[in-house]
Amino acid sequence: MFKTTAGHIARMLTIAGSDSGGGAGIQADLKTAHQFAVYGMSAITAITAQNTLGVQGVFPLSPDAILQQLRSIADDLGFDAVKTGMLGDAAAIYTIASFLTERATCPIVVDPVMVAKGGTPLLDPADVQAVIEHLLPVATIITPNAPEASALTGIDVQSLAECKAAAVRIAEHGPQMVVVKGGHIATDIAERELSVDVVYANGRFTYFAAPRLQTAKTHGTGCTFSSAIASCLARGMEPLAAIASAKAFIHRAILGARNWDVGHGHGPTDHSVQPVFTANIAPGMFYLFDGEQWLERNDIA
Ligand SMILES: Nc1ncnc2c1ncn2[C@@H]1O[C@H](COP(=O)(O)OP(=O)(O)O)[C@@H](O)[C@H]1O
Ligand SMILES: Cc1ncc(COP(=O)(O)OP(=O)(O)O)c(N)n1
Repeated sequence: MFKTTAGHIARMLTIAGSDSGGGAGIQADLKTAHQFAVYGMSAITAITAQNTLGVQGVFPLSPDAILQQLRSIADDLGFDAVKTGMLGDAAAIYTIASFLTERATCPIVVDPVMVAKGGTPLLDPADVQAVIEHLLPVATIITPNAPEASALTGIDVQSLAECKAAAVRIAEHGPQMVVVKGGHIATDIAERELSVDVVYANGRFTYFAAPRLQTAKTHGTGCTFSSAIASCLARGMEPLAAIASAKAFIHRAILGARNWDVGHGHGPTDHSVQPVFTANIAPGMFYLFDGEQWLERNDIA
């Protein structure tokens, strides 16, 4: 488990929507930060009435309300990494991107949230262009799922090859590293069904795979994954090591909640599982998580 240095605790700011059901959004982000021994702070962009069955209501906050929260945090507490999630609309995206350009000197993880698992839009498709123009250029790491990668590129992302093509296209807009997540894609490699996250940076692909877990309890997986990356970056970890730790964490979190009886639909994951600290991750390799550790497996790529 991570240890904090006496007198110092890493700080992570999440800019995201509230999920009343507690499995996604800022609730997932703050639980995740806590589990990585990181101090979490939030600027709320919208309140959702939401449970495991779906989203019943969305109540966006004004750009001014979002900006005031951001200034309150920046003027006093500070932050070592930022994660963005559900942002609302183009005006909110512009306000947040401008704030980050002016005030953030730390890594920024952008989770370009567009649609909730039940199908409710959390971003108007007309506002995707604002993500491309304003948010991608400030992102250190962007973490689209397959449908989000499709919306950002126009490529129909349904296979590993299309994940790679989309990652290259997204990187052209400025983020230093692109992670196209594999939760929506069934990838069979060496007769195993895997969930493979494809990372692209500096012209090279690195792959993080784990056995695909057969469960509907995956509410908030993207939020948890991106806030785990941001928490690791806040602690000073290297980006690839941060992604490996986040992928291991979400794998364990999905496993941990598989027998829970929380809600009647897409249940949440278990944020109380232990993080896996991962150091030696080299770019260009294929890694497989076995539940305990990362194994280099270029033979099955
Ligand atoms: N059924 C699953 N088994 C194992 N890992 C999964 C599963 N579903 C999602 N993941 C992992 O959870 C993370 C979030 O992915 P994804 O579900 O695609 O994001 P989102 O919640 O944004 O749609 C990724 O690391 C992905 O590989
Ligand atoms: C408030 C809020 N933010 C984001 C999401 C989407 O969460 P995500 O982890 O991308 O995945 P799903 O749970 O939708 O699969 C949300 N639902 N609510």
